[in-house]
Amino acid sequence: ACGSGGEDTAGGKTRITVNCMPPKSAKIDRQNFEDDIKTFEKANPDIDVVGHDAFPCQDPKTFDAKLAGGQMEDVFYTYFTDATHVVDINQAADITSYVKEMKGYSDIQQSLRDVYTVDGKVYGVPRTNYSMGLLYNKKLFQQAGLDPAKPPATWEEVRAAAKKIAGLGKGYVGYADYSAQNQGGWHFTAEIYSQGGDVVTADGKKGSVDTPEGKAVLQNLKDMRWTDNSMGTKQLLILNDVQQMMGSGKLGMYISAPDNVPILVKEKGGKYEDLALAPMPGGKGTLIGGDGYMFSKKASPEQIRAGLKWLEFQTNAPGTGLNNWKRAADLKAPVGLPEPRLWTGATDAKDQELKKQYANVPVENYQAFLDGSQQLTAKLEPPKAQQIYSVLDGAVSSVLTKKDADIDGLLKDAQSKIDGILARG
Ligand SMILES: OC[C@H]1O[C@H](O[C@H]2O[C@H](CO)[C@@H](O)[C@H](O)[C@H]2O)[C@H](O)[C@@H](O)[C@@H]1O
Repeated sequence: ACGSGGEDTAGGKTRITVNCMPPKSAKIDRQNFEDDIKTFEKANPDIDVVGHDAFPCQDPKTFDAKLAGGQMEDVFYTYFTDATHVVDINQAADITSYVKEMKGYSDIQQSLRDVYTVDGKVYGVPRTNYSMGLLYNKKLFQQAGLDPAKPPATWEEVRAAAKKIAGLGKGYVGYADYSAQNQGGWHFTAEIYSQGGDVVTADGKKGSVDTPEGKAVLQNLKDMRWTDNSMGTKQLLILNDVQQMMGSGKLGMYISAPDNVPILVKEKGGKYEDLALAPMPGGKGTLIGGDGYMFSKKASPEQIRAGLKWLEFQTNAPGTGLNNWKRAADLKAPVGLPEPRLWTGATDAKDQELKKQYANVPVENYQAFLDGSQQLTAKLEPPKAQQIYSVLDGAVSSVLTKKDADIDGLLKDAQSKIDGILARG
């Protein structure tokens, strides 16, 4: 069923509301979701799945209020960064005893299961994961006299390549970065990880951005923006702006997860053959993130069981739902991207095999990312991530909008604010 909601039971069936159903504008994804509900309900006649659409799936501005007001769906979408917070504010059902019945749960990578495990109790199931890399336009590399087969491996090389691409003429931007809506802080974190730094100390108690690595991140951005003029003049960019720039073919590089590639092609005018992924420059680390589903603390045991069955089918098994690569290929949706890569062992092998069988994107464009990322330390996002990102937005946006930004002062200030956030517990 789609769109309605209400009671826990419907004509003797267990009813569950589930959010993050694709909006009608995403035609193929929406149709697939609706078809998945039909297929699932046919196989499970005692369950009624009610999809609620939303784009984006999680809106940080309304998320807490929706939870506190009891409006959240029975099975609800979260970023990895939300999991601990939802548990802290006592809005999540403990599903520890139920996930034992979920086929495939134990095949999910342990580090991803850990994201939804708080004090030994399980509160959610990971749906997708990602790691960051450097997304670049091969065509622009060629035009700028750069070798598309040798993408930048260090931040110095990123800077040099960005300068050449911006030199192609008016309107060309070498490197772009976010600096608003917490996204600047998210990318700062990915950039500091890439150089071996962190935004919080190992014990999670203090900020650690006022460091040589933090300084290197801001100095590099400042140099590209003001000395080389390779970052364009428009700043305070967010996801959609940068994707638009990349899709239009005028941007050389930005840091991104692989899941941006289909967005660039399907929605922003980009071409698969031009878009390639390299590992994060810097050679030390890469930020990993993702999303998953949690369960309302008001959900009944029957609803939790039904919800887990739905997830088992729609998000958490190779070959069905989101991972039905044959259906995707038949519908000319992209197959063959390097991530998500949720599972280990035989389940991972099965998913990889299916992806390979139905691949319809130039997988060679992502090989460098696949090979290189294995050499990097994969680091999850920090505790209190969204609050920390909001602070770091301030430092990144200052550097990109003020020629005389004082990097040392910005980092000192950010560090003390992060200390405050962490001290509040
Ligand atoms: O492309 C990777 C993912 O990017 C988005 O999620 C992330 O965005 C946030 C910035 O607002 C960040 O704070 C969060 O922790 C990230 O996971 C996007 O919404 C995802 O769909 C996408 O997989």
